[in-house]
Amino acid sequence: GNLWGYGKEDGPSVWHKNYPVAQGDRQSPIDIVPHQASHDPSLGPVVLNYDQCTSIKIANNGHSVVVEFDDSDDRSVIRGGPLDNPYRLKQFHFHWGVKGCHGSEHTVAGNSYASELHLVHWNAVKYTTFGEAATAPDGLAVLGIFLQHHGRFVKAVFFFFFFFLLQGSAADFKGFNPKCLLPSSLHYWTYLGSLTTPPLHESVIWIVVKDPITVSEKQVTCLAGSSEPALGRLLPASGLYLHTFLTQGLYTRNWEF
Ligand SMILES: C[C@H](CNC(=O)c1ccc(S(N)(=O)=O)cc1)Cn1ccc2ccccc21
Ligand SMILES: [Zn+2]
Repeated sequence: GNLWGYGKEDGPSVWHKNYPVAQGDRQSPIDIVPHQASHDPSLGPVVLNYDQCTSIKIANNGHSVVVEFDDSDDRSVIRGGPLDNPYRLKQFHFHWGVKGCHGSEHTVAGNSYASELHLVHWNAVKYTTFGEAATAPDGLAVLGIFLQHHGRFVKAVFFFFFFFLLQGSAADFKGFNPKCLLPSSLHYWTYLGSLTTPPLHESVIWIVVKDPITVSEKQVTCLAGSSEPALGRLLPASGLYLHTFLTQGLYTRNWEF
């Protein structure tokens, strides 16, 4: 929409005019300075259980490509780590820069990555809707995963996803399970922050995985493989032939970070 964007007139430096919380005291993203992070021995591993995850659709909301999930029950949840309850997977989306190499939102000791994947979950134990949770201090948990420098191939797929999906459109995107994009990293940083885009609600428990993943062609075709009908429909029109292979039989497991 034209409420906000990333341009000079509507970008982050002026968001505070419509969203005063932008000047709040738990705003995201932040620069993560590893040697200033304190170790909390009471923090256990983060566990993702996405084995029954049901993606519904993929859409371009004008700011990112978002894959929505059916969050009507606890089929796909994140738990453990800093979380007191299981949080339900609602959607995931990416942030990447126009320059292609410095698109991540969080930075690590001032360094940025090519892009950043956000898996957005909400506390369905304490709140009845995502919208309600999105305004509560412990309402959301977002798992942030850094993606390394892409090859041209992966960048092309991202951009075709983004540009081919006309703004406001949505396409079926069933049967996609983000586990094939996840690292098997055991380490994360966590802090209390906010949505990184308006309305910037200070409602996010951030869990940022330390080790970036290099999105390989294999993973991208995995993305296509597991949802070939949907992605297949999206891509040929853009002339990008994506060699896909089915990722049937992928075992399911709890992802421990
Ligand atoms: C806040 C919501 C719109 N924003 C987000 O959902 C959101 C999620 C994650 C991030 S990030 N980049 O920090 O991970 C940023 C924004 C609007 N909204 C209000 C009620 C509501 C109900 C269903 C769907 C959307 C709804
Ligand atoms: Zn995000």
